[in-house]
Amino acid sequence: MTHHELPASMIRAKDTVGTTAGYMPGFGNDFETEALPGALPQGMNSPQRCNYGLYGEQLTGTAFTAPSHQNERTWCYRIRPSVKHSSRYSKIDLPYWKSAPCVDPDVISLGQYRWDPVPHGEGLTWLTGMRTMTSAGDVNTQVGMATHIYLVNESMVDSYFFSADSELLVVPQEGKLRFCTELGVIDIEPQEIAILPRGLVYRVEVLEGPCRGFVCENYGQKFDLPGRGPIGANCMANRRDFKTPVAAYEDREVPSTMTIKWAGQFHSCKIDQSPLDVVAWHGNYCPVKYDLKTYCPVGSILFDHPDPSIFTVLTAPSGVEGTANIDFVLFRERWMVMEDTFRPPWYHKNIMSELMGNIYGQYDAKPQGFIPGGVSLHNMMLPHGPDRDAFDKASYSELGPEKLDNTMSFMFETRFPQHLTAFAATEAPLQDEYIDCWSTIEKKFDGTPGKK
Ligand SMILES: O=C(O)Cc1cc(O)ccc1O
Ligand SMILES: [Fe+2]
Repeated sequence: MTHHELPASMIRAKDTVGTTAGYMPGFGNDFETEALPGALPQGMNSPQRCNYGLYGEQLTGTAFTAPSHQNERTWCYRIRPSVKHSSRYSKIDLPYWKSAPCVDPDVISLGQYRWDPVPHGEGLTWLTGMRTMTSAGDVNTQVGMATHIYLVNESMVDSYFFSADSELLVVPQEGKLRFCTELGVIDIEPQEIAILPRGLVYRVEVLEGPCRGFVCENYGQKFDLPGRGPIGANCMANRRDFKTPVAAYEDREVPSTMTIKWAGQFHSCKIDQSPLDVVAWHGNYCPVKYDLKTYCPVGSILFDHPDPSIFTVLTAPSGVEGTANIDFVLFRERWMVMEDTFRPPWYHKNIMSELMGNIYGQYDAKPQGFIPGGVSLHNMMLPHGPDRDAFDKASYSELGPEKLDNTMSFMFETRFPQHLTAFAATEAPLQDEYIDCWSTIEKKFDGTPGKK
């Protein structure tokens, strides 16, 4: 199958005006889409009998009574209601996919850590290839998050999944994936991201493998676009660059498995048909993809290095204003023009904890050692900053306008301390010597004035 063809069973809405390649533009829009003409009821949600013999079903992403500007829900018109599965749920084990609280007494999380890319494996799917690196907060109280690396080289076949615990922010680094979801099909590749909402059923197929990437599993309030404040109505991530798929459905009766992540545990049940049978839907609770190359960075244009919050793509609020459960922050290509300024990140200690991943190229604070596919963790209040080489180069170079090219890294930043899993501490390729990158930093102070 070439990656432009849909699975034979999947019937997708015809592209209509305003859609490109099966996607509708916008973030948080109220969309409507139908794969068969007239499948979507107009002017009401629950007709006595739906067209085509479809069943109406609502999926809520916020409490019924959430404030109306935050309320999210989608109405699905499907071949069968989701509740039609053919067995009870039974517990299964996915030992590498962990949930908070996951605090292993033998693992030390206090520290500065860095990993090389986790190597690809054999026969790994979206479910068996998920490797939790860190977790924070508590999945049961819907606070915090987990970070994962996925290693996927096999498609899910007659197998479906949803997470009741979380929405998943997916950041590919290698390979191309297809998410066949109840609400339509999303293809993503490196330099794109996708958000899969809590409760949405999908199957993950490999379009071009092997695939590796990063996942932020958000237990809390949903990701949203940050307020831009005085920046105004444009730049950073723009709403129109987010894409939601048009309706697509399968009418396929084959013995299949549904796996559910629920309160940190995994269960599966049998289902006699594809659950991706939503023929039409309308609403604002839906999956979305975004091309990171459309992120318009705004920065300092005279002097000084602003806080990295200037590069926030998405923010998941915690309830405390301005203090995110998670910020997703992007360090991409940009011009550096600041005069008389130490341009890379300053040395710092941060109350938030910072997990970073490299999508491609070189990160300015760490020209060596932090390689594409690699991860670093600078946990709550633990000091970090440029390595010795980056410091020297930035302190003594001739400053003029300079294009920071060949660079795309990101940060999952949370208000909570992140706890390493046993996998991160003992199985993943941890760089034991990481903190040595700062050990040769010199004392320059000798009591005499002047720049040294
Ligand atoms: O630690 C890091 O490299 C991430 C980061 C980047 C930056 O420009 C400012 C602060 C910060 O934590
Ligand atoms: Fe930092």
